Amino acid sequence: MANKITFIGAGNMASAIIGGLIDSGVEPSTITATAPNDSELAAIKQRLGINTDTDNNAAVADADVVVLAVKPQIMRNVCEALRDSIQQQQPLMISIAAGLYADTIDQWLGGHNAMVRCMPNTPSLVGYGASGLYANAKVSDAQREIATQLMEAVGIVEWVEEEALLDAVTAVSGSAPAYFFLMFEAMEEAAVKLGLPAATARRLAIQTALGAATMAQQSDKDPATLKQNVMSPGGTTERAIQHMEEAQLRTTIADAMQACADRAQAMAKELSGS
Ligand SMILES: NC(=O)C1=CN([C@@H]2O[C@H](COP(=O)(O)OP(=O)(O)OC[C@H]3O[C@@H](n4cnc5c(N)ncnc54)[C@H](O)[C@@H]3O)[C@@H](O)[C@H]2O)C=CC1
Ligand SMILES: O=C(O)[C@@H]1CCC=N1
Repeated sequence: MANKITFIGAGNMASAIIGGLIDSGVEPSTITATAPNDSELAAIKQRLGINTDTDNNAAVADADVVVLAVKPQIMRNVCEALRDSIQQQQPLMISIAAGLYADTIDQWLGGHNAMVRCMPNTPSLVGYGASGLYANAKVSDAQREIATQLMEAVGIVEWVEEEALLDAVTAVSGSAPAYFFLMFEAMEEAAVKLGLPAATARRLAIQTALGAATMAQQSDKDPATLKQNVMSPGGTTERAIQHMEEAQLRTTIADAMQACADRAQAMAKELSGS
């Protein structure tokens, strides 16, 4: 791992990654996080024992890795104010911002930076994240390894070799926790109509999703086979799945993911001003 990592932004995603790094054995004194607000920083300092700073430039002065973890809408101002310090220090830059091209951020930082762009997701908060990573040509193999270790502290990592594929990653994992939460909402509502108390229905639905995900992860069988194994001929599951197929659930999912990827692409264009 790098000698010194600075997080610009100390919100949900930054604190999840920092917590994961510390759990995986990284020394808290090698990590710094910044935010404009002293009370937000005092809380994270007390909880995680890291260094904090309200001055972004001071915080990157001796960093090997800088993680950009502010909202996309303020990224331009934050980066332009950091330009001179980053040009002098030349750290590995990792952006976790949704919808911002690596090139756009690189230009805001003065150009020629080693840039990794990452699309994480919120289950990183509980150590079950799934992140897609893309590196520009300036990133060395050793720096790729550092980025991998950083994001593996909160989940799994998949590299893509074309930046445009991060739009697909956004559709399949970045935004996807919300798809499953929608499924829980719908199953709970339906179970209540079938007579179950809401709390009972929620517990059963969530545990079933956890069980299905764990089976799919641990099994050498593909999801289609695991599905078939639940479907006794002429039985109850077959009837439910038949209904979902007739209602074109696969098409709905495909269309939703296409809309998600299209929006990711449009956001990147809007935010880069192109
Ligand atoms: N929440 C999600 O599902 C996902 C979020 N992301 C990305 O992660 C990034 C961070 O998101 P969250 O942690 O959810 O946001 P958040 O609002 O929890 O955290 C933002 C942090 O930035 C700090 N900040 C604001 N202005 C600053 C400045 N000038 N200098 C330094 N720090 C400043 C805030 O004080 C706060 O600590 C965003 O770019 C978002 O697109 C990416 C994938 C998924
Ligand atoms: O909805 C969004 O725009 C962000 C990107 C991935 C998850 N949340």
